[in-house]
Amino acid sequence: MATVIDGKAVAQTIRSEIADEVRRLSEKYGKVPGLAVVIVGNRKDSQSYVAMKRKACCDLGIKSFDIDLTEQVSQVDIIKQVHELNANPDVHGILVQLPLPKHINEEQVLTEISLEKDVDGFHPLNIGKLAMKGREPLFLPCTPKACLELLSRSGISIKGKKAVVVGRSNIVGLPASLLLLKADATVTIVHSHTSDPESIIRQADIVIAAAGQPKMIKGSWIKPGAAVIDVGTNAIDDPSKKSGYRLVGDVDFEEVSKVAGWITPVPGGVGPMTVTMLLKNTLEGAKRTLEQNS
Ligand SMILES: Nc1nc2c(c(=O)[nH]1)N[C@@H](CN(C=O)c1ccc(C(=O)N[C@@H](CCC(=O)O)C(=O)O)cc1)CN2
Repeated sequence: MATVIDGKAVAQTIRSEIADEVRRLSEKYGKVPGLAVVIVGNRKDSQSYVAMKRKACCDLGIKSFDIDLTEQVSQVDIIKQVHELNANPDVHGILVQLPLPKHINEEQVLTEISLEKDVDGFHPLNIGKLAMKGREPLFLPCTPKACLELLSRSGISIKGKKAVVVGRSNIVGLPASLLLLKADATVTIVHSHTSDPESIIRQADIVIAAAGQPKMIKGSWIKPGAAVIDVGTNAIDDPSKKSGYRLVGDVDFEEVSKVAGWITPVPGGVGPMTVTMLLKNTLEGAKRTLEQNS
């Protein structure tokens, strides 16, 4: 039976470390870290993630700057808002909740965020540096960083291991594979055009599942003893719940937990750590700026 990695508990430990550092920073500089949380439109899932981020800031003493823009906002107006936040000295990190509405050019918006405030790590230059040997981005994207932190805090080494990342999104799959490569794993990416994904996944010592397909990865696909990190957050119908749905990962937890060495649950695995890594990036950004200006 696999060891279940409790992401909620790890996140709580790291959050209390962050809260201590925020207090120290405030005593030393008379300033607290500031995070601008920008949301466009009223997608239910995005609103719920943004609410989590704003609450977490409040709990840890980080000041959140709440920017809520209507679904119809223009590209020009979003960019104007980003420029204002870039110029605000009390804002140390800027995140624009994704996805943005279809009429907005997402990449252009992300490119306008000042590199020093790109706490989501999605700026093309930060991603580019992640891909380059010998170069380091200022910030690592939060979900991939969360996956590696969970592996490290569970005592799972990466160097020399075979890692398979399922999915190649800009937010998770691609940067997770680059991070694993930087940590000296041999990395394969499996995606929707890969033939026979099961046989590739079965060779992996480490699996990061980020395909957005509920319970796609079965027990028979997993090498006994492998570490399985589930990034999926899929809502499926469940009439027994008051909400009418429940969340499941990309991994069939029932089956895979009988074969794997380690597994993260959904909910309570990577999700809470994603928000925690955002807070950590914000703290690091604030520290860098306050030290430079002192
Ligand atoms: N600008 C960004 N947009 C998006 C990101 C991101 O990192 N930056 N990632 C995802 C969504 N996301 C954060 O924004 C996110 C997803 C899930 C969770 C989480 O804590 N999930 C819980 C369950 C929550 C629930 O019950 O509804 C869990 O897994 O335990 C946090 C953040 C897309 N957009």
